[in-house]
Amino acid sequence: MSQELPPSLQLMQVMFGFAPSRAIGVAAELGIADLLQDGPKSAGELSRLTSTHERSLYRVLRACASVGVFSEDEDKRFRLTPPAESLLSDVPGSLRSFVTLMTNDFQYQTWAELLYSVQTGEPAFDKVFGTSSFDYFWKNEKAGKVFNDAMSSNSAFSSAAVLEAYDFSAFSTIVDVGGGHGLLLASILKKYPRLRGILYDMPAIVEAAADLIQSQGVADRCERVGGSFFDSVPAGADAYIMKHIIHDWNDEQSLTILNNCREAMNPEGKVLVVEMVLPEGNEPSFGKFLDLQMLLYLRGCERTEAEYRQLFGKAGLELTRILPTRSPFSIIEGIRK
Ligand SMILES: C[S@@+](CC[C@H](N)C(=O)[O-])C[C@H]1O[C@@H](n2cnc3c(N)ncnc32)[C@H](O)[C@@H]1O
Repeated sequence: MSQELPPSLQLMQVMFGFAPSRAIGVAAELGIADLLQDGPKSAGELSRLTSTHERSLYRVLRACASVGVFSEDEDKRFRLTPPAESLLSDVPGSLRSFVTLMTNDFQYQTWAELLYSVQTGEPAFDKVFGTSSFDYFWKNEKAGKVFNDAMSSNSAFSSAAVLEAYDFSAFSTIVDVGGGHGLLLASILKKYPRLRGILYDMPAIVEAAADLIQSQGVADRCERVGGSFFDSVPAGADAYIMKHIIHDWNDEQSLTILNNCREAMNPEGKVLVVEMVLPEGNEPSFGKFLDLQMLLYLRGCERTEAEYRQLFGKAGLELTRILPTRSPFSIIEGIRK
């Protein structure tokens, strides 16, 4: 919060958070950043290109520009700013599909029921949609695409950061547990040509991962195995990496997954959990709001270092180190106790 504003205005500014979020979501949906890639444009030009109402589009872009996403010049033409460049579709680390996920209808409908989650401890998503969020994304093609596209674009950014921060050269086999469409695993296999990988996720997901694995040229070293990590994970590997998995689940569920990894891995094997590690106390952290997303959508949560240490301990693992990356995520490494 800005300390210069009077307290009531500080509260007002924070409380309005949903408004810039939705305005940026509309700009992302309309592909405004892509339209500004070759130079500034007026709201009139942009409204013709996006079939929107000129004055209303102007007001949305002016509001976005007030928080640094696009800027408006003296001729009332909008141009890209560094944060707006993250909304371009085809740049490494593009946030366009992540913004589309975060500002989607189902997101607002779910957040509207935060009080329900606070009163019951249960995911509001299940109340609103009558099913769990993963089930919904697996069965609903349109929402599933929004979710998977966002995970892949987020994964492009976080995978690169993980590869920079961790040395995988000591391993000969690695399992990506809940590896989704396989971008992280494919990136690791590309960098380490002697390494073999197993992509493990629900059967329909690993099925759909074939193209990506093929396109990265690692299909001959990457097995795809379908199944639930609550039942078991493929046995006999040196490393079990889980990116954005453990934060989806409560302690009991997470212990089942971590126990399955400990039982399956080679004696000298390592568990690598890639998640945000929450700072203690009042320190600002985007993770403290991502934590609420976990409360609303699943039974998961973001955790502090002490909480990860305790969770690992209960799963018979010793937390050996936490490696920060240039992304908001850290690599939490564990070995068998
Ligand atoms: C938040 S996504 C993370 C995907 C990937 N690790 C990444 O970082 O992009 C969670 C993944 O867990 C998978 N998943 C959920 N429940 C599962 C289960 N019971 N067994 C195996 N995979 C599961 C989902 O299909 C999804 O791919």
